[in-house]
This record gives sequence, C-alpha cells and structure tokens, in this order.
Amino acid sequence: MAHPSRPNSLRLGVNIDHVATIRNARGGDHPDPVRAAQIVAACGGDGITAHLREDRRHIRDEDLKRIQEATDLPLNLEMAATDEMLAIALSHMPHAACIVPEKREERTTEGGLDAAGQHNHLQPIVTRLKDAGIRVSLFIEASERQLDSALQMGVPVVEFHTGEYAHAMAASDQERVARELKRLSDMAALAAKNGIEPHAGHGLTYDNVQPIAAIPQLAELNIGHYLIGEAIFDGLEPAVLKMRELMDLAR
Ligand SMILES: CC(=O)[C@@H](O)[C@H](O)COP(=O)(O)O
Ligand SMILES: NCC(=O)COP(=O)(O)O
Repeated sequence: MAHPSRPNSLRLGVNIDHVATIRNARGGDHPDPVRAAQIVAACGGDGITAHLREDRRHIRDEDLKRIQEATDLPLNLEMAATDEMLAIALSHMPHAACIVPEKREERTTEGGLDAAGQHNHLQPIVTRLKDAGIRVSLFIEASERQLDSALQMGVPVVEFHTGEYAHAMAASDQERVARELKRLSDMAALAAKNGIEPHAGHGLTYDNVQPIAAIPQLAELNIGHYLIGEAIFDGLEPAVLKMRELMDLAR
C-alpha cells in the first residue's frame, strides 16, 4: 500500500526487531518496539516488519497485537515455515507474512529460503495464509530456480535477499557488486513480468541502498538493523526520513 502522498513510490518497510533486541537485553519493557512503530507511522514509513523468531530473541508474541493496535500501518510478519508460526499468523492476521529461513544458531538471516527444495513443505503453508487473506511473500535469493518455485506456489510477492550485495559493497568488491546488482535487477524484472511483486531487503544502509532503490520493478524495501543503529545516534524519525530521501532520489 503506497503512502498516500507518494503514490506508486518505492515503499519503505521498517523492521523493528532490534528495538526489541535492546529491550530484551535487560528483560524489561524499554525501549518499546510499539513506540518505534508509532514513530515510523508518524514520519511516513509505509509499513512495519517484525520477525517473530522461534527463539523469541527479539520480537515476542505479545508485541504483534500491540503493534497492530498501535498503528494503521500494514504489519509484515516474518516467520519460519512451521506449524507454530502458521497458527500465530492465522491468529493475528497481519497484512502480510514473509516466510524466511531460520536457524536457531544463526546470528541473523544467512540466506534466502530454499523455496525450490522445500516446495512440498511450503505449499500448504502458503495456501493456508493466502486463503486467510494474508499477503504471502517468500524471502528468497534472486535466482530463476527460486523465483520459478515461488511462481508455481502462487505467491503474489517475493522479497529478494540483498545480503550478498551488501557484503560485496562493504568489501568494495566492485566486480561482485556489479554481479549481484545484475542478478537482483534481472530477477526483479522477471518477477514483475510474471505478475509477482518484487521486494528486497537485508543489510541495506544509507551507503548501499540507492543502487537497489534504482531497480524500477522493486515495490518495497525492508530495512531494519542499520536504521535502528542510526536511530541510537540521530533518532528514529531522522533515520527513517534520511533513508526515505535516499530512496526517492534514486528513482
Ligand atoms: C529476513 C531478514 O533479512 C530480516 O528481516 C530478518 O529479520 C533478520 O533476522 P534478525 O532481525 O533476527 O537479524
Ligand atoms: N527482510 C529484511 C528486513 O526486514 C530487514 O533486514 P535488515 O535491514 O535488518 O538486515
């Protein structure tokens, strides 16, 4: 859903997981991710992304309802492909659910969902979410094999993992950056050509967001860890506004 004042623009979904990381560090209720969601809504963010992990290391079950009650922004629930998370999604009815790979031992999401390899496991979960009216997306690597599986499953959205691109940018490996950007750009075009709305996210920063934002078929970027980091120094509203400005200038 585009922001009313910016029809057809590239949407910014703000992932507030790591507000909850800081909150959980002391076992209390401050800083509250709900307050972050309200600030994002007030300063023009287009959506809230929250990853309810199996180990609840940051976002917790009770946060979901509170986030939904606190703002009218669409909630994009990131979830593993498990019966537990399916039941939680069907109970909370978020605007969207993005199925992501998850390993307890990982520090953060390490790659895209193997949609092709897990097709038979994923299909019934995708169908249940779609039948409930939840916009389903798959967090996948930008590859034809993964995109083809997403197409076969009938998902309306895919979110391309930009982690490899972000790592290449951080390493100033220009050849790898060019290769990753072409891969992401080609797959965004192929997704759109096949009626799937392409999104992107993971590891995006002020310094690397614009080449991604410039990919014309992308409809949404989900950005979290870096924005929450910047918010510690400059405040969440300025951080969101700066990311928004960089994205708009890239189009
Ligand atoms: C799927 C993805 O890249 C992120 O949205 C995800 O939430 C990362 O996991 P952490 O937020 O736990 O780092
Ligand atoms: N799906 C990507 C996301 O929500 C945020 O990822 P990151 O910016 O925290 O790396």
